[in-house]
This record gives sequence, structure tokens and C-alpha cells, in this order.
Amino acid sequence: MKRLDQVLAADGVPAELELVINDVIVACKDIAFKLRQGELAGILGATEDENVQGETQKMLDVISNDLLKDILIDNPYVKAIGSEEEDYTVASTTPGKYLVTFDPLDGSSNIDVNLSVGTIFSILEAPEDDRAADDQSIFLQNGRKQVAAGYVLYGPSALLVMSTGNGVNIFTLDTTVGEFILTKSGVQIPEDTAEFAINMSNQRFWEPEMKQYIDDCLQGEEGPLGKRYNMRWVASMVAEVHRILMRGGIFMYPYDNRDPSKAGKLRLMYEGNPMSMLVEQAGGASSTGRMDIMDVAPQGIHDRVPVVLGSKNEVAKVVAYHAK
Ligand SMILES: O=P(O)(O)OC[C@H]1O[C@](O)(COP(=O)(O)O)[C@@H](O)[C@@H]1O
Ligand SMILES: [Mg+2]
Ligand SMILES: [Mg+2]
Repeated sequence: MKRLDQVLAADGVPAELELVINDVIVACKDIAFKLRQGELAGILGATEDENVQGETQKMLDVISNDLLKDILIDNPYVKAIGSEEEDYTVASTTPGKYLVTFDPLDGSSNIDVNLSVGTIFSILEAPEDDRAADDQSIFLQNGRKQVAAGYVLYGPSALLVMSTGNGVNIFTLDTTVGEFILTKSGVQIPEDTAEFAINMSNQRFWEPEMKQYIDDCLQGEEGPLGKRYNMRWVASMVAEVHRILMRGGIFMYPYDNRDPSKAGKLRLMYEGNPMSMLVEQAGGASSTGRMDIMDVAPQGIHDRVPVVLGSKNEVAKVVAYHAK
């Protein structure tokens, strides 16, 4: 039975980075506990506020954000943080070398119906120049620069799924001792799949390439893809990516023209990039449909990106539709 610290040490993760990861995990354990208490803790439901992206914040979005923010800005190795629930990046109280971005609660429309949600995080090194900790441009690095990425899935059990660039490990929260224990390592996504995940209600807003791919999937054995597809949609990216890591599949939140000014729904720096690192580290692929997500150059902390990720050969098919 290996604990998280033993795995990080065996992977040669620098001690400073380990301390940053530890603080993320401490906050996530607290979030897991609050979610378990649910209605009893009086923290379900919405606030009266909107985040910078115009989405109504749930009480637990705000609580989870505060837990992560408060612990990380006091960590001596963190220079600044960026969050879905913060308009701007927040400078740490210390000079540290790491930058942490996070989606404190992903899939938050699932909170009030007691379904799976998660926390997603991504860690970058701060550039070695004299830019200040409150300069948002220090975050504008592509996903290939991530030194660690992961999520905690608050499901029937709480799972930490993480990569520091040496494969993907899965830890299960042992609630009797409050520690994450390694339960799977070297996770590999099957290369082929016949299971897709997409919000079909947006179909009429998609680009023709995406419409065509899904139309062809729906034709099953008689269609050009020659197989019968199954479909899943949890509306929680963490749960969706976890299913794909476990048994393969393809997840898509493509560009749609409901609001043509938005490049997609999901955010590059704290949803697209960390999930892409995990998926690639597990032998899968991740694309906008036209380029690898981790090669996209961010212009702002809340940039959005179209997402197509999962089993390698299926992602390649979607990319081929876009290249036609
Ligand atoms: O409600 P929709 O349009 O199906 O969108 C669901 C998607 O939006 C998200 O909930 C966005 O994340 P947040 O809940 O963190 O805003 C993803 O987890 C999920 O894949
Ligand atoms: Mg999210
Ligand atoms: Mg969120």
C-alpha cells in the first residue's frame, strides 16, 4: 500500500512541488468532506453572484475556491494562482516558483442532484524573469509546460488521478485514515472505442464536421464508421474523463455558435490542459479537432477551447473529419 508522498518521491518529484501538490490535496479532502455532509452542512444551492464567465456560482463553487485559494496563496512555493471562480489571477503572499490553476468544482450543476463532481488542477513553473506575481501573463504558457496535472473525483469513493509526467496514477481516499492510497498505476486508455460523450442538445449549433461525425456514429454498423456506438453524458467533465481512463471512449465539447465569440464552453488552462496531460500520459489523445490542445497558446487565463479527447484512434477520426 503506497501513499501519495511515497509515489511522488519514487517519481523524483522535487520536494517543493510535492508541498504544492500536498496543499491542493489538503483542500480537496476538505471539499470531499463537505460534499459528503451535503444538505446537512447547509451548503447546497446557488449564491446570488456570477463568476467572470457569467455563470451563477453555487455555494460550493465559492467554498471550494476559497479552500484552495487560502491554502495555496500562503504556500512558500506558490507564486500565484488562477481559478475559474476568480476574475483575475491572485498573487501569493510568498515569492514561490509554481503557478497553480484550478477548477475548484467541476460539473457543479450536479451538486444539487447529488451526482459526481470534481476538482481539476494544473501546475506550471513561473517564468524565470522579473515579471511580478500579479502579472497574469506569467500564466500564458501552453499545456506542454505543465509539471503536474490531476483531478479529484468526488464519486462513490473520492479518487485522486494525477500525473507528474511519468504516467497516470490513481489514489483512493481511505476515509478511515484520511490519506490517498495508490490503487492503480500506469493507467492506459484503450486505443479503440465505440462509446461517445457529447451534449447532443447542442447539435444544431455545431460545425458541419462535428455534425457529420456524430451522424456517422448514429448510423452504426450500416454507416461509414462500421460499428454500433453507445453514448454517455454525465455533464461533469471529471466523471467523463475518469470513465474514459477506465474503459476508453471519446469526450467532446466542440465549438458551437450559440455565442460565436466563445471558442468553446470549456476552459483551456484549468479544464482542457490538465485533462489533456492526463489523457496523453495514459496513451490517449486530445485535440481541438484541428490541433493538439496542449499546443494552443493561451491569450488569457479564462480562454475557452473546443475539446475532443479520449481513445487515440477515435480522436484521430474526428481530427480527420476536420481536415477534410
Ligand atoms: O451543461 P452542459 O452544457 O452539458 O455542460 C457540461 C460541462 O460543463 C461543465 O460542467 C463545466 O464545468 P463547471 O461546472 O466547472 O463550470 C463540465 O464539467 C461539463 O462537461
Ligand atoms: Mg469545469
Ligand atoms: Mg467549476
